[in-house]
Amino acid sequence: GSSWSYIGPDGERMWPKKYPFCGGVFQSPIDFHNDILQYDSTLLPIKLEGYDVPFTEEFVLTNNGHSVQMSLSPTMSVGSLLSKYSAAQLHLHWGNQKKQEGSEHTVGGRHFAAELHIVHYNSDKYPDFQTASDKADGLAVLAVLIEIGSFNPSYEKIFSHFQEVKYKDEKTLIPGFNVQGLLPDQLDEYYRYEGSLTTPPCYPSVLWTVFRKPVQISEKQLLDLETALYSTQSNDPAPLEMVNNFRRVQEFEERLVSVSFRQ
Ligand SMILES: NS(=O)(=O)c1cc(-c2ccccc2)cc(-c2ccccc2)c1
Ligand SMILES: [Zn+2]
Repeated sequence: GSSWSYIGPDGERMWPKKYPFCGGVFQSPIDFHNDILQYDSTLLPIKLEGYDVPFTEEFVLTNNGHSVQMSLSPTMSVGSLLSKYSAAQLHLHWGNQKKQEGSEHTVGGRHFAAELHIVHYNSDKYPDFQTASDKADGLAVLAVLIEIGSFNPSYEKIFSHFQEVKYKDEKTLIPGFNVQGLLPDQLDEYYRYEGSLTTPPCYPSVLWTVFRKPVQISEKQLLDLETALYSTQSNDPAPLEMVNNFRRVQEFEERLVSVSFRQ
């Protein structure tokens, strides 16, 4: 919850003053457009291990003032990368009910409605995600682009708890469920590049995997996401809605994004 925001005097243009990496190299998110994409036949389908978490286990859902995040169990991991990356947490980025374009990554200059990030850390090399978070090979984030369409029962397992975490620092418990249900059914088609945390401290420590295929949630589910949460604590006399919590796309010069698919 430290002193940064997406709007006003602590907004993203000011981030580099307190968080120097935010003005540095390899910053995320970026726009995916044809002339920076390069097919890479060595990119394997993403393998998920331990994502089907039994309902006897519990996830902690927290309003951290910038997003809504769900802690994940370290038995969840991503295979098919050079090291084993164990899950730390997931969270979302979104717009507002008047401008439903809150994804962080864009495709051909177009925003999707929202974006899910599942953050993993290199558990082969580092004891926990805090230690890993500023190391070049420390983090791997799986990103899912979200568009409006049919109702999504997997996202509803999280969204149905929003009323319990309306305000900053509120937490609630969610029974385990198959987190793979939050991802598209095609894990073999994705964009891959080396980037950064999209929030302060913006460490250039993230191997990004952005799935090509978006998932769908209903108009009502998106409205819940855009209207249920506040960035401020429950007793704050000046409540602030948690909206537009996405960073603008960053300059991406002289670099290419690898893609696992041919156009
Ligand atoms: N958007 S992101 O994926 O780059 C991201 C990663 C992590 C993160 C999580 C675990 C380990 C290390 C880094 C935390 C945030 C975050 C979002 C809202 C408020 C504060 C922090 C965001
Ligand atoms: Zn994120």
